[in-house]
Amino acid sequence: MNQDFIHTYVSVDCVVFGFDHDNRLNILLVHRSIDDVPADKQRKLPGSLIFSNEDVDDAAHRVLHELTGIKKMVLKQFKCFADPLRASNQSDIKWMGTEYMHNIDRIITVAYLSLCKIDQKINSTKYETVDWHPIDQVPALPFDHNKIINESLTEIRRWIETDFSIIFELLPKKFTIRQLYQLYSSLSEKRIDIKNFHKKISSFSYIIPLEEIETNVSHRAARYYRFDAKIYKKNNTRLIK
Ligand SMILES: O=P(O)(O)OC[C@H]1O[C@@H](O)[C@H](O)[C@@H]1O
Repeated sequence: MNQDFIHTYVSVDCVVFGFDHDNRLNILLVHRSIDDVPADKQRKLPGSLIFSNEDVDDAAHRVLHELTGIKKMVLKQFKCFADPLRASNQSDIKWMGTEYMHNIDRIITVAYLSLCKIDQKINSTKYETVDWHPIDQVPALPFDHNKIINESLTEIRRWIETDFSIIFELLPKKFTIRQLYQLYSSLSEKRIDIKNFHKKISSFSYIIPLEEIETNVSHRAARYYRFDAKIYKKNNTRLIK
């Protein structure tokens, strides 16, 4: 056989989702810094090359920890991106030269999804700038990061249909049914009206009403609820079959 087998670097990239106060899905982006490139064109997904003695999942945990300062975050590996040209852009080669070593122009990356409450304090040990960006306003990014983000959306939707409990990773500890509904609607392709949603949710023993209602709101104050993971585990019910 006269084929060339690849010698390649492997990296991880993490798409971290958050749900903001305007009920929009956001993702976390970081800044790289290469000379001659304007600051607003320097954003990217958080990622890293994998160390030679590191497991790929451990590398993803490391990236998330360096990104947020949070020790334990939900993490799901969803796809490997291996287009031979994904790291061949001149500014990306230049970046890899600045950050790692010269002449890296072939990298296979393993993409991960993660979820973070948007009001959680982000304490990055690695990046000076870590920003939330609404998913529908993500700028043009280096490598194939826009493609990774698009595919991560399909993946998070699939994930919520198989494990509804992951939605609570994105909501504050106490939430209203409207917030839960809006998040579910932005993530699910299945449509459900708010009345039916309310009815369905009230039948779930793992969504617990609290003795607390919203304050300082212009509409009718809504009750807060909390999610009980232990009850959910015992009695896992799909929202829509
Ligand atoms: O994330 P840094 O450390 O900048 O470089 C690794 C990059 O290498 C590429 O495969 C990835 O997409 C990743 O973003």
